[in-house]
Amino acid sequence: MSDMTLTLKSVCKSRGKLCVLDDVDLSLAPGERVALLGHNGAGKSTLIKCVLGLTSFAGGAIHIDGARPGSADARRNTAYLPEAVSFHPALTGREQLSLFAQLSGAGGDVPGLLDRVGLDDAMDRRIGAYSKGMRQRLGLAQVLLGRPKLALLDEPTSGLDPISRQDLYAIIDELAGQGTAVLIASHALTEVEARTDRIAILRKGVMVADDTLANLSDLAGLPIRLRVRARENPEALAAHLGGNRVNGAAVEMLCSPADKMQALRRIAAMGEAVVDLEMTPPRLEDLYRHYAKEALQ
Ligand SMILES: Nc1ncnc2c1ncn2[C@@H]1O[C@H](COP(=O)(O)OP(=O)(O)OP(=O)(O)O)[C@@H](O)[C@H]1O
Repeated sequence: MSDMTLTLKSVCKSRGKLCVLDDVDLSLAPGERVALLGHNGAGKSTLIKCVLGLTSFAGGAIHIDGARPGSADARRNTAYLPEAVSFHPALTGREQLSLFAQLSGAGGDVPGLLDRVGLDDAMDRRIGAYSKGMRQRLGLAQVLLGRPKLALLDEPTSGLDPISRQDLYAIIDELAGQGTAVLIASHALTEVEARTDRIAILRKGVMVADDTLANLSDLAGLPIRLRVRARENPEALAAHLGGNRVNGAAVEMLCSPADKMQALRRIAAMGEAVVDLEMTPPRLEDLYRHYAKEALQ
């Protein structure tokens, strides 16, 4: 049996004439946090629904800790936070979570979990009076119930304020730390760049990239940006280094990862003429654009 928590092998799914998932492979190991990226309509939610057993797929195979999607074992081991999470408005947060705990047989310390997601003051208020962020937090408490092996989070931070986003990623880290594999479908590139272990990119149902940020960056070979601040003569510095003047006293140049050390040596050789240096590797946004565009060609 595979030691992966989630495996998708050659999964295909069509809706009418439209191929929504085209021969998709994806694996998540226990404790791994993977970002699933892609444009609107790329197939992210469909992939998640296939894993949950909520929609059928025509070809390939999906296993959740060895079990088939929708089976009792798979459902017991999987937690799901949809993008627009909805609960019964007349129940309080405490009643709703207690109900989930009873129905799922997961048990758990309901007040403790509500406290963990920041709903300690609101747990006895009706959900109908919760804000979107509070409902999202309640959804997260539900994910934490029963220590799932797999958590599927669809746009978990949409509508959350910056502090709530940080709280949410801290909880995701905790989940991963206890061995839960976490798949996060998102458009929030800056967030997932810092908080996930691997990036998977879907384009029109095709998985066009699936690797660590560092490996994707190496494979793409995108340039590194070097910004050098001159002591007093930026024109001379720009002429010598072959870069462009920016912000008055600085010079910006791009170099390939392979040429980076050589460029740094040339800058260091300029001695006192240089007062500062900033080096920016390609960001996930650049990589995302690169892989999405590559797939179009
Ligand atoms: N119930 C449905 N019936 C018909 N087509 C559907 C249905 N659900 C999704 N689709 C189509 O499947 C494709 C993939 O949709 P999906 O919702 O998986 O994309 P997504 O990557 O989650 O997009 P978004 O980022 O906008 O949420 C789209 O072309 C969409 O129109």
